[in-house]
Amino acid sequence: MARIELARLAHSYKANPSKPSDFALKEMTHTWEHGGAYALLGPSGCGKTTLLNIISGLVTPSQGAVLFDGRDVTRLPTEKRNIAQVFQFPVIYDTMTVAQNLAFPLKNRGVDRATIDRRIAEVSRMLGLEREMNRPARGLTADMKQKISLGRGLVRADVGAILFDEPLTVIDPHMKWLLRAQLKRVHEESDVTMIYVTHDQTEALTFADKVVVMYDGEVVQLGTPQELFERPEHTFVGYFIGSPGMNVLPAQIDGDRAHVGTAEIRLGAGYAPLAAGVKSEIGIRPEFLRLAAGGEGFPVALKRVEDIGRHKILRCELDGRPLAAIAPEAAEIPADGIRLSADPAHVHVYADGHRVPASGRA
Ligand SMILES: Nc1ncnc2c1ncn2[C@@H]1O[C@H](COP(=O)(O)OP(=O)(O)OP(=O)(O)O)[C@@H](O)[C@H]1O
Repeated sequence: MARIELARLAHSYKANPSKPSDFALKEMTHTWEHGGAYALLGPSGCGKTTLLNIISGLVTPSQGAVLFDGRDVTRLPTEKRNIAQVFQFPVIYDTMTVAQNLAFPLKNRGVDRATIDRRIAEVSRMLGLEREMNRPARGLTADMKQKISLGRGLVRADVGAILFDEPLTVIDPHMKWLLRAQLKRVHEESDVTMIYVTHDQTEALTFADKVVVMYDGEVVQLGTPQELFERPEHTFVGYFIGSPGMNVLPAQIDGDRAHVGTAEIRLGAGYAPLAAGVKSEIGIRPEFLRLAAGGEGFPVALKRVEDIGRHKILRCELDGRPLAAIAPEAAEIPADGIRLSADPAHVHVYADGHRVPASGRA
């Protein structure tokens, strides 16, 4: 296992980068702990693979350093970093059997026969490959081949970290679910540091202890799934994680109140005035809005109700902007206009997308 430090790391694929948009990865400093299960989550093009490739040694960063357990590995080739990698598509030898493929990374390092047999038996059991062990890899289905790739990534017990780049893309949905749970279990039993790249929030949230959310070349939040849900540090995190995502509304902030059009929304604390010219918004997750009784809360226009079994999603508009709220399955929804109220502790204030800390009590 390894502690991974990224020290003032940045990367541009351009020879002479001059502006922030020239960087695929904007400057970041982070420490990822020994034995952690990290997911790198973000939309296509946000820099996940670039970051993973810098950690694995496939890309040399244009700025900053990567340290494994305090040792600078920034310029070391992949094979000197003591890591295993699993890519999006299978990387296996077609002419070898499944067992030979699994044994290969160990044989290569001169591991003794008894240990090889024990490890490949463990890994094949874990991935449900026992019955295929003597078959040639050629002719197996794409998801079988990808399972072998996963097995090759997991078979060495001595690696500092295992890096997965969207490893379940070619796996069918049911098997995906099983393998994800399996990887989580492997992690819990082995304490190896795992880094898992995905653009799928379910995959990230079920696999990882810590999710690293990336957006436009930046890490906008590194936190537990609960932290990402309860306190999104960036509007993108609120919107990208959750279903439906967080409501983000342009608002004027005045102490412990936010004004959205004519609606006044109470905040959980007082805020200093935001700087002139910043984009001023509030974010409220649909789970923290409820139907208000009497004259409480603020009026919204109800557009439609989606009944998804566990609860209802109320699709509304506030000041011409969409706003989703979650109501219990049994809730009676009045036909003639509704009011919603927000839990003040879960109304966040954002300036140019970034969460603003409160400056005092409400
Ligand atoms: N070899 C390269 N040369 C030039 N630009 C590149 C190269 N690889 C990636 N980029 C650019 O860097 C940015 C980040 O790409 P990257 O592949 O790291 O994102 P990603 O989040 O992994 O996306 P995806 O999920 O689509 O793989 C993108 O704008 C991409 O076009």
